[in-house]
Amino acid sequence: MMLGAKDMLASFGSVIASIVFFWAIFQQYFPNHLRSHFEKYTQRIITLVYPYIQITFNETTGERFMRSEAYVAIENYLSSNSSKQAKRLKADMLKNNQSLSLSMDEHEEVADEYKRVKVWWAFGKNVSKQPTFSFHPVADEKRYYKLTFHKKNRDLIMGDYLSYVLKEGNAIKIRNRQRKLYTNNGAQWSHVVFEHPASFETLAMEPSKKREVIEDLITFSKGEEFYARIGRAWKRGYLLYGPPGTGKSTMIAAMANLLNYDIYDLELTAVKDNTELRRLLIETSSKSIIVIEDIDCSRDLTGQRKKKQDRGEDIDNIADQDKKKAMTMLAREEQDASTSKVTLSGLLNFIDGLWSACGGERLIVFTTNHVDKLDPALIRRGRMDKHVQLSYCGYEAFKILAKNYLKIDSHPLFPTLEKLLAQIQMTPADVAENLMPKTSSADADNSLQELILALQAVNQESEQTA
Ligand SMILES: Nc1ncnc2c1ncn2[C@@H]1O[C@H](COP(=O)(O)OP(=O)(O)OP(=O)(O)O)[C@@H](O)[C@H]1O
Ligand SMILES: [Mg+2]
Repeated sequence: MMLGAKDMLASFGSVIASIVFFWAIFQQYFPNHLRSHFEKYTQRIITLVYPYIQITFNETTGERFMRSEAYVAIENYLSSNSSKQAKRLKADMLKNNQSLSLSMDEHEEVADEYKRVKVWWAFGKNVSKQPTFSFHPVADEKRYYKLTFHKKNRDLIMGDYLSYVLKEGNAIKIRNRQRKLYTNNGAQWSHVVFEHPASFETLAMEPSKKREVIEDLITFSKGEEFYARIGRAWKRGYLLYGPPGTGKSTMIAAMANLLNYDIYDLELTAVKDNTELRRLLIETSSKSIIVIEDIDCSRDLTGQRKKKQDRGEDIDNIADQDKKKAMTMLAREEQDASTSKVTLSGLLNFIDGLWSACGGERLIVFTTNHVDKLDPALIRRGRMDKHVQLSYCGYEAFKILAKNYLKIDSHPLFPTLEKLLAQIQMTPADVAENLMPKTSSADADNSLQELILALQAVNQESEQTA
């Protein structure tokens, strides 16, 4: 005889009611010590029969209520996974309100698969009311993630899988973090949110050279095991050199955007001495680019200062466009010449020594307009591993700028520009300036004509001075 749905519900209800009844009797009448014995044995029996293992990861650890790193990593790992499966999600703002992070809500469960083994993650929280004298008692929430898997997969899950989850979770956390641009005001770092739109895609540079730099950076960022194996600190030095306005600073921003690193823009003239320099550098975090711009101007790093007169002569030799920059540097240098004692050897010691003491990847980037003026000790391989020259705008670089600024890949004026750019030296910054629309009705034709005129003017000027 078939049971109707109503009968089935009724019998299910009565089973539940009897369990609750017996449990209440048991709680009430069994002495405490007998009860705990009973619970111990039932637990053992359940463990024998129940084929699953459960691990709980609590949000806080220890007495200091620190957020557990494992919990945070799991939260990040699951946020990318759970949003596809869980039906109830919590939403949080990420990255300066630019995007949402979704994570599973209470009592939600999501399944995950690793090497064809299925596991389940559940999110939950225990709420215990703290005894308190306040009129608004504070509920003490203990949030946790619970991982369930079959005990036959114990080794795989507790070994490989968990370390995979933690690694992935940390990587997601880094991808989602808000990046920072640090600058030093004396011996203190202060920061702002780093939001520079520069990318390698929009950087005007000879394509094969650009590819080489990108590949070098990516190889570096994935090189943790390699650097550990060869016993070298995980760091790489870059020297970017070239005339003003060729994209050195832009490239640094593009590097940070490519690798998702923070930037520490170190102003050497504001650093009092080697000790202060060391302190600043030790404070930098992993996954960062430490930048020292205009290394040739920022300080006379030979250990002894040149005479004022000599430096005056130097300035006369510098091309006109550098003059202003060099003059301000000179003024700044004179201003703090008496107090500042950062030396070349201090800087070199730091580059060689400190890195080995700090874990995690770091890039150090020096920029200069005058590579020939730098002390060879500073830029030898091992300190500055990769030297990248940024130079005047060639035809290939121009095409990238035309695409960025005018959204064109070709134009009848391109061959003329190709010829002109081969003969005349103009920086990408100046080319870009000429391509900027000057009126709201300006089109690509106008901008290209303008650029041709500007190039011809530069040509005439250089012929006259020659
Ligand atoms: N290679 C380039 N690709 C795209 N834009 C560029 C390039 N070079 C320069 N520019 C443009 O010119 C501006 C100035 O460039 P940038 O500050 O990167 O030059 P720089 O080489 O750092 O100069 P300096 O030596 O004076 O510090 C940038 O804001 C950017 O818009
Ligand atoms: Mg610059």
